[in-house]
Amino acid sequence: MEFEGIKAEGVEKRYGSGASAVTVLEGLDLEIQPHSFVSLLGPSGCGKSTLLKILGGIESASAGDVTVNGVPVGEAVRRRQFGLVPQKAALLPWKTALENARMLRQIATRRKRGADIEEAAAKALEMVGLTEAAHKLPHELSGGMAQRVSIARALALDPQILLMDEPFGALDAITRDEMNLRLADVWAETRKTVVFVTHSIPEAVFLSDVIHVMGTKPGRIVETLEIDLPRPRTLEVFDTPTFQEYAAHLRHQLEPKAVA
Ligand SMILES: Nc1ncnc2c1ncn2[C@@H]1O[C@H](COP(=O)(O)OP(=O)(O)OP(=O)(O)O)[C@@H](O)[C@H]1O
Repeated sequence: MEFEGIKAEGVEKRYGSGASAVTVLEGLDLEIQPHSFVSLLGPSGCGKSTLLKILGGIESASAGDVTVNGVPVGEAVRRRQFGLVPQKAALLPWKTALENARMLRQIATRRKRGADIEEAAAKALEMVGLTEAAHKLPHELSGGMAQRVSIARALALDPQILLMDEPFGALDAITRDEMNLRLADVWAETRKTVVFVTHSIPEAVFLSDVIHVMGTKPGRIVETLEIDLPRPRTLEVFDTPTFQEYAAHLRHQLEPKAVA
């Protein structure tokens, strides 16, 4: 039977050509199970964002194949199976939170109005806890709230797969903890397949079923680690020995190795 989920085989990505060519990803194989929460964890510049874009059909690989539920990734894009949450929320400043939350679905369906659009946007805002801020403009929102609108905007598309490119990287530690709790709840409610880019070890352990650890030069998967912590996870999980063992192991994996 065809693998249900995201499968990458022999993915390679080069930028430029000739003497100035740079290989960013090489020999990369990956399987992501449907309905799982999967993180791509690695140091800055190892190619996490590039891989995320390739998995979501935003960029093409120089070599190799990506399939989603057994079809080529380009076909999955046409079937609107992806929702993207970028690093920066990039909300339209003259539109309210609710109008921003509607926007991608309006573009995808090429309709301005419709009961499904209203319902999906309202439900998505509710899921991220922003019903009461629905009529606020972006400048009236905190950084964390703006990121939640960005998540709602992708959720309103009701995609099978959510691609999240380090969405909480710019937030302070306390807001980031809150956002991680909120995201874990949203995931438990929707059971979307989530591919989440981060370079935070605690964030990856807290959220994930599986962490793919990436190495650099060229970017590749160096370890795939299953996180066997019970759900629902609360912030207390950070203090458990199992959590700390996972974190210590990952820290060791990601330590810059001494060059002889
Ligand atoms: N369009 C491009 N042209 C040339 N090089 C690129 C391009 N996009 C990315 N790169 C290079 O590819 C490498 C991987 O970049 P990428 O953004 O995927 O890494 P990352 O792991 O997501 O980094 P960060 O955590 O800092 O966001 C970097 O060395 C980057 O300079």
